[in-house]
Amino acid sequence: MEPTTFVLFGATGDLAKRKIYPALFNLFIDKKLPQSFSIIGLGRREWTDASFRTNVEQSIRDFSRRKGTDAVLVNEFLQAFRYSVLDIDRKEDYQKLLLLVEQREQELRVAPNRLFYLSVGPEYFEKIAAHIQESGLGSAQGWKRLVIEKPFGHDLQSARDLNEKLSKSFAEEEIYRIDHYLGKPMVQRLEALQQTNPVIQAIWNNRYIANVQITANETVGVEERAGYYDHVGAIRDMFQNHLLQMLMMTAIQVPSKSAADKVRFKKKQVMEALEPLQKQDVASSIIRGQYAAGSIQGKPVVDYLAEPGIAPASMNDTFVAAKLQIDNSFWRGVPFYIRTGKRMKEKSTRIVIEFSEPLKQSSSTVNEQAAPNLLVIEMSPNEKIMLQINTKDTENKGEFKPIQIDLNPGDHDFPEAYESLIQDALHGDATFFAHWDEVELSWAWVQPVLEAFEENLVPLHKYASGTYGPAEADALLAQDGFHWWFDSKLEQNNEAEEGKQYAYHANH
Ligand SMILES: NC(=O)C1=CN([C@@H]2O[C@H](COP(=O)(O)OP(=O)(O)OC[C@H]3O[C@@H](n4cnc5c(N)ncnc54)[C@H](OP(=O)(O)O)[C@@H]3O)[C@@H](O)[C@H]2O)C=CC1
Ligand SMILES: O=C1O[C@H](COP(=O)(O)O)[C@@H](O)[C@H](O)[C@H]1O
Repeated sequence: MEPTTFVLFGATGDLAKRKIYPALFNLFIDKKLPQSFSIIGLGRREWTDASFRTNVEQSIRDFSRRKGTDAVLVNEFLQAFRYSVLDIDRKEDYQKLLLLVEQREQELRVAPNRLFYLSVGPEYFEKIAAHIQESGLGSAQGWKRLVIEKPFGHDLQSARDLNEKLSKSFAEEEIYRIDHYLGKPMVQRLEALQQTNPVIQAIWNNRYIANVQITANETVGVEERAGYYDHVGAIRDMFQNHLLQMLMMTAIQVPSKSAADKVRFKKKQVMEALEPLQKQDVASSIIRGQYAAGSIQGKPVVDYLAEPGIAPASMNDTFVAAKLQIDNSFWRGVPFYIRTGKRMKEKSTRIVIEFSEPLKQSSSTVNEQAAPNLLVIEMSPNEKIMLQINTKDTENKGEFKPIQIDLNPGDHDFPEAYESLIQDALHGDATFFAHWDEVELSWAWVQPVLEAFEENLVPLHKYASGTYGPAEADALLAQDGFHWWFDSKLEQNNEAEEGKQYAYHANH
């Protein structure tokens, strides 16, 4: 890997502490960092190199999955760290930074390859990019890359404005937009699953698949982020980015050699084929919810409107469920159901592919008894890929029973999403970063939904905390003859489903 100077804006912040330093450390332990690697942390706080290193060390101790590592190795890792006070608005601070970067490159005798990671609020992206350009930091002889964190805009227009401004300083191929769901090991395996298995490739279409369900449920509420979340809601916080990215990754027909540009081109094609919604019709495909008081794992929790910092009459969405259709030859007629919510019964992030009914057999009871085949890509609470198939129940002669096969047994030490993503950015591999085309098309699809919410054309359903959201989200599937898989309430409510659910959980 080429020598790199990693310039981190927002080095004193929460994301750096909880995700970036632990990820860098894990990469260091796995020998996945460049041999010559230098990190320059920036913030307004008057830290020194020494206090910066102390903070980084603490973050490793608190958040790395390699906490117990030998102190000598930790110390070796920390030697790469330097700190410089920088106020985003002060031109002269960028000159000081340039000198430090050049000094480090000379000390290490390395080419000026510079990765600028903006772990700061999005309101600063444009300013920092322009300063990098003007100060000369971005015009050395090596490569330059810009890594940015969501949100990439607040709606279609603001996203376009932001992109236009960034593109004055960085070319599209130099911009790495992090969507941490793309770094999740199981999302990455989804690509490999298709790419390397002709049997999966062959059935990855509307001939064999009845519907696709994408769930990202959380038990947490708004927490300390009221100022941000009450203006954003589930639709912007999760749906526009993470969930549409999962939809794209599921619906692409993965090219046999998945070069970044090919994968991203296929994702763009999926977004272009996504049937658009008209503002007036949003209510028939989208369910909007907001959590009420309830209990999570036995503990009482308050109504969203009673959360500190939330406007008393807020109409913000904390839950969204949607039915989407992709109008292309592979997916025409296959509904994609997507949902995400806060204060749900359990943390569960998964993609379920439900295959069509088995072919008609001579005895009709076969079809009645057999559960659908399912492919489950589970990201949380466990990371696994499962295939549900039917077999004979040896205890109840003549009956069928669904069994679940773990497709990656014994493989449980997965890298964190940020590890994979930072490693890819260092390599210059943009496959698992969001291209501007995808971001723009996602905002374009979501825009009528934002407007329909704004104009209250979509009812806001209250749901008790600790449930699976409003009943209307179940009805969205029920009207098509489906239900959400693996919601544990089915165990209580539907005897016919009970065996399937227990069978699944028993194998977990
Ligand atoms: N935290 C998380 O889990 C996630 C965060 N994100 C995104 O990552 C970004 C950073 O978030 P987070 O770390 O939580 O935010 P924090 O508020 O914890 O940190 C903000 C950072 O920005 C720096 N900063 C703010 N203003 C200035 C300025 N004028 N000049 C120089 N530095 C400045 C702060 O440094 P100092 O105070 O020293 O000036 C601090 O290091 C945001 O875009 C957020 O949306 C995305 C996903 C998850
Ligand atoms: O980006 C975000 O994601 C988290 C959920 O991420 P996960 O990896 O734990 O599933 C969400 O809590 C947060 O609101 C959102 O900004």
